[in-house]
Amino acid sequence: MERPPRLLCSELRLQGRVCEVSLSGAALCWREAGQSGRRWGSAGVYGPLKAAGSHCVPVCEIIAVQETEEDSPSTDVGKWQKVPQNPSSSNQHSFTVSYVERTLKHRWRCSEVTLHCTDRKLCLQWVQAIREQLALLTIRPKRLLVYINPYGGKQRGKRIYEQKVAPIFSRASISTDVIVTERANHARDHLKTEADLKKYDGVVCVGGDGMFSEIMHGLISRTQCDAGVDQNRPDEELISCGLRIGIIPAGSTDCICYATVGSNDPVTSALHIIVGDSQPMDVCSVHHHDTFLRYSVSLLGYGFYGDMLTDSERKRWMGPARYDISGVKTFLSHRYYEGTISFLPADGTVSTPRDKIQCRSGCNICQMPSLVESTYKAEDSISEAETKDTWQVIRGKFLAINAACMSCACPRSPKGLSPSAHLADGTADLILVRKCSRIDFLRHLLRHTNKDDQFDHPFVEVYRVRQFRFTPRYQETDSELELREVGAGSSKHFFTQICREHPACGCTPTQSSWNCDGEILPHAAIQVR
Ligand SMILES: Nc1ncnc2c1ncn2[C@@H]1O[C@H](COP(=O)(O)OP(=O)(O)OP(=O)(O)O)[C@@H](O)[C@H]1O
Ligand SMILES: CCCCCCCCCCCCC/C=C/[C@@H](O)[C@H](CO)NC(=O)CCCCC
Ligand SMILES: [Ca+2]
Repeated sequence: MERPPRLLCSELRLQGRVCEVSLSGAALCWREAGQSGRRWGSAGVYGPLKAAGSHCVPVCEIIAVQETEEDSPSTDVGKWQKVPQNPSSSNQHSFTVSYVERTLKHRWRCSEVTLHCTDRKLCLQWVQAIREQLALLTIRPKRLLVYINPYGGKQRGKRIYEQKVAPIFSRASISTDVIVTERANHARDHLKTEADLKKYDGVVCVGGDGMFSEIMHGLISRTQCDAGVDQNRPDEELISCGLRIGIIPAGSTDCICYATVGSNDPVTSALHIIVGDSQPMDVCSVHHHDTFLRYSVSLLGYGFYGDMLTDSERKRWMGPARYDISGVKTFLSHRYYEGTISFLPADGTVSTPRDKIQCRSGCNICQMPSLVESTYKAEDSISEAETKDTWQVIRGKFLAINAACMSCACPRSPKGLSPSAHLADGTADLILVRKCSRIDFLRHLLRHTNKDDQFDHPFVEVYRVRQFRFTPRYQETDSELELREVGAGSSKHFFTQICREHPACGCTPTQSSWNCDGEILPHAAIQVR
């Protein structure tokens, strides 16, 4: 690869040693003078390169550069200082570069290097040259609208933002308007109707998955409203939102942050926001007949996760521990639910839920342009007979029905509900856990926390789908019930009829609720695409 031309090259001092420092359009590099270390880094190098006293930081990972103020006698550019003869006094003219340092477990930190110049003119030349390169990075946000949920997770959202995030945003010269929410749905409503979105390059969510969901709903609804798109129509093609959402994790599960960034660390998230990273995400719409219910990006869970959430909402005061208590309680109740799932499978030649290919930034599968288009084609313009895409129907008794648009990796389950799910491939993984013994279900759950395959059980099925529908048993149509009861005597059909009309009579299990990204849906019968 051709090396980018050097824009500036000088001998500067770093911690008392003379270093050769160079800046190109791709990277800032420094190495001890006279060292025959590796060559200067080239474009496309990720993270600072360190070899035998040589360091390279890609320009796209420089956070900021500042003339170091401590010993500077004057900040007035027009007032020239005498060039010191003694190298030790050259400390007076230095500049500090803050940059991204990658550490373990996908965490990023803000590191600094201070380089000392022989005179102020040179120092200012360096500061200006680096700033000029940073100004070329137009994907970086300059103005952000920040929403803080002060009650998410352990109620630390405000502190996390003020102590860990605001100082780095300010170092990166990002201006912010900060709103601390005063009630649930405050952020959603503000985005939907009030916020002047033209003023901002992005929205920042300080909170958990529920807070992200609020902000996503606000932005999607605002975009559809402005474009005259009716969200109640399940087959409506939605308009993409122009603004990105950055997530500063301060919730209980934080799976949307963890699955997109690789960690639930506020500083890492802040640095990703500053460098202008972006990651597209699948969003599925959930309807009940012709009524729009919600969008989902992480988990849509019926049965186990629905019941657990319903129970945990009453224990919100406990913070994240509520999920452990309600999880155990729901596990012990061992309730199962009957119903019918119909789904449109995704193209199995592209990827499958058990192929062990993990979605990472720049994922090849998510970048295939045909994926989302073919979703529309298959359902809208090509008849089922012309494609191999036909709806499949499964009826049964389930402990859990989960649909994951993304892996749902989180600190509780670092590989997630569906480890090979893709972030932006237009599909979700539908996981059906059929009625089984408690011990088998426990084995399945425990596999979410270790390396074993949670799908490798005879009572678990997983399908990659583009759409699905669910009907709980007591709402099934007569034809669905007749299909189910082929071979059953007429007396059974008679009792089924009674139980459908009186679902709480005790001889059939009642229905569960859907957990939609941590919110309870008001209907059990849903259509998802
Ligand atoms: N000021 C507020 N007062 C009360 N509730 C709020 C406020 N602001 C936001 N909320 C609501 O709080 C709920 C939970 O928030 P959040 O997602 O941040 O935390 P969490 O539920 O603890 O974490 P997770 O969703 O990751 O499990 C959201 O549904 C959101 O709508
Ligand atoms: C006996 C040991 C059992 C261990 C089982 C661990 C299984 C963990 C699977 C993790 C799945 C996370 C799915 C994410 C769901 C979020 O949209 C939602 C909102 O934040 N969180 C929950 O519903 C809360 C989900 C809480 C999961 C515990
Ligand atoms: Ca997906």
